[in-house]
Amino acid sequence: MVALRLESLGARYGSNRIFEDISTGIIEGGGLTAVIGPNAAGKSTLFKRIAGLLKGEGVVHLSGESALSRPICYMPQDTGANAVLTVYESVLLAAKQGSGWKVADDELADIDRILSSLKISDLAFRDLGQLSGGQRQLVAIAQALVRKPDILLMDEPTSALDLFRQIEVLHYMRELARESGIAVLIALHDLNHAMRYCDQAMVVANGRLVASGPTTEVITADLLRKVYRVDARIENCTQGRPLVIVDSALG
Ligand SMILES: Nc1ncnc2c1ncn2[C@@H]1O[C@H](COP(=O)(O)OP(=O)(O)OP(=O)(O)O)[C@@H](O)[C@H]1O
Repeated sequence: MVALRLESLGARYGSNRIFEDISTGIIEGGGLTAVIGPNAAGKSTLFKRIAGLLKGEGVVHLSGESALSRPICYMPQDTGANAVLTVYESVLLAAKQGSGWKVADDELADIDRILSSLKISDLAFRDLGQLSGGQRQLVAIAQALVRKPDILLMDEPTSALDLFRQIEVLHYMRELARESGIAVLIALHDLNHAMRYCDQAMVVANGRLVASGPTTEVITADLLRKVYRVDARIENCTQGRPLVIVDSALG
């Protein structure tokens, strides 16, 4: 199992510094970590920096054994559609990325299983270009999962999904992380989803990691005021789950 640790990470686009000095403890596999923060805070940039798609200061430490030469997979926010491929072809292509072109039966079985788990088997032979935004997002999740990474970085993977699918995908990802021991970092704007499904949270704001730790300790009324500029309460619902209730935006 591979664990991740960030040491003094920084990133910039040209002369525009996006964040600096982001360090974490060891992020072990087996659970979901929410990466939260306002628009343009640098969550996607942090993922690109961790995935090695962007150079910058600091070190991404990986420890443990991996069967893969590239144990980190980044699922981007924009799931562009290649109209030439069917869903099945695009997922197969993702599975074969970085390896030979010979396709084994168990790889095809894996694709079938993942499409079925995401309840998109019926889309397998549709062209990507004909899919709705939510359907494309589910295909992008399948493309990420079929690569079986040790560290999976998912950039707002539920932003185009309806309520039922959001809950279903997050539940599935949590179970998958628990069963397979992978570490999943998920950029999310829905803080109630973050509190319900993610064990840990990292908050990126003002070019820094401003808080990290167990989700329910990190997401507080004080943090929401400072980072999101809203007046909010965290209250337990009738089932005892903490919920963010936003009262107003601060002027
Ligand atoms: N390729 C790029 N070139 C230059 N600037 C960029 C590039 N990509 C992102 N930025 C800038 O970097 C900053 C951080 O963007 P990023 O996409 O990482 O934020 P984010 O926290 O993921 O935002 P959101 O929640 O809105 O998706 C923004 O100011 C953005 O305009």
